[in-house]
Amino acid sequence: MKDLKIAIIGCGNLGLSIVNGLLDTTGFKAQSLSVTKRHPESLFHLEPLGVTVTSDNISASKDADLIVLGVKPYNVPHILKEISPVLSPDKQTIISLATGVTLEDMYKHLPAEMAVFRAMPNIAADIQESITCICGKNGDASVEASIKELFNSIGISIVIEEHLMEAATVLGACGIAYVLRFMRAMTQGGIQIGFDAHTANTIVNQTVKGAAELIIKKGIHPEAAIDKVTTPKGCTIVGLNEMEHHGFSAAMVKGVLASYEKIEK
Ligand SMILES: NC(=O)C1=CN([C@@H]2O[C@H](COP(=O)(O)OP(=O)(O)OC[C@H]3O[C@@H](n4cnc5c(N)ncnc54)[C@H](OP(=O)(O)O)[C@@H]3O)[C@@H](O)[C@H]2O)C=CC1
Ligand SMILES: O=C(O)[C@@H]1CCC=N1
Repeated sequence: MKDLKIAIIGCGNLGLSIVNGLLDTTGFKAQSLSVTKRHPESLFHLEPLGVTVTSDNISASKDADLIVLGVKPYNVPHILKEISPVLSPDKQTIISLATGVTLEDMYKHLPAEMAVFRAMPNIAADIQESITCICGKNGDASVEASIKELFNSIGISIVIEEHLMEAATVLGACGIAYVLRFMRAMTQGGIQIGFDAHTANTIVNQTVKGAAELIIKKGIHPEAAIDKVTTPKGCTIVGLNEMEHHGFSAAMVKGVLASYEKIEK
């Protein structure tokens, strides 16, 4: 990956998170990265670091080994039509981040032999803590290894079947927003019981981080850890049961399903 040239076409919120994560990766050369936007001013701070910033999708794509599409889903066909005349299908790989745009959709605008992947990271790429789900077609082992290396440098990645990409979008990419909304609500509760917002936030942030790390490092089910907190007749179980009376778990499951149904498949 370190010798590969990468272009991010449409470097907005997600694209910039990926750029930030890559630039913090040991050994990653900023000079190997090109980023595009129609209005690139908001990316000019990357230029002194060595990143090429341009509004020219063609020049960015022409020389790249990995072409990452960071545009909105409805812009993907237009971008593929724009760059396809300069693509070298035997040498280059397309990686789309776009929600709900299938490999089949993309092949309508690309040579059948081209290596094309979908990847679904989240904005924690910014601090190298993304989960990225990947699927693809026509990539040989070395191409797939390069893509995994790219996304492993900004978190962890797993290869999944394409029919699960929308579910991956909801759980991993939308999921970070669900967790953040949970954190906001918990902070609001903390303020109501006496803390100033900053202190409440500090306590909530570390509590959420501790909960996630505990489950990851110990490899246990969340409910097994909950059992260690809920003292019989204690205050935790009373709070949890009150939350469930108000539909906490049901609201989360229904939210996940609503997001999933919103994605056009
Ligand atoms: N945000 C997230 O957390 C996640 C997003 N995704 C997917 O990633 C994609 C990007 O999402 P997000 O980053 O939020 O969206 P943004 O709108 O922030 O980024 C898209 C960028 O594309 C640029 N753009 C639009 N048209 C063109 C063009 N013709 N040429 C070059 N650049 C162009 C826009 O900039 P300008 O107007 O200056 O051109 C914009 O900055 C979407 O497909 C989304 O489904 C997937 C997972 C998570
Ligand atoms: O909300 C969206 O549509 C995009 C896809 C996942 C995260 N953001």
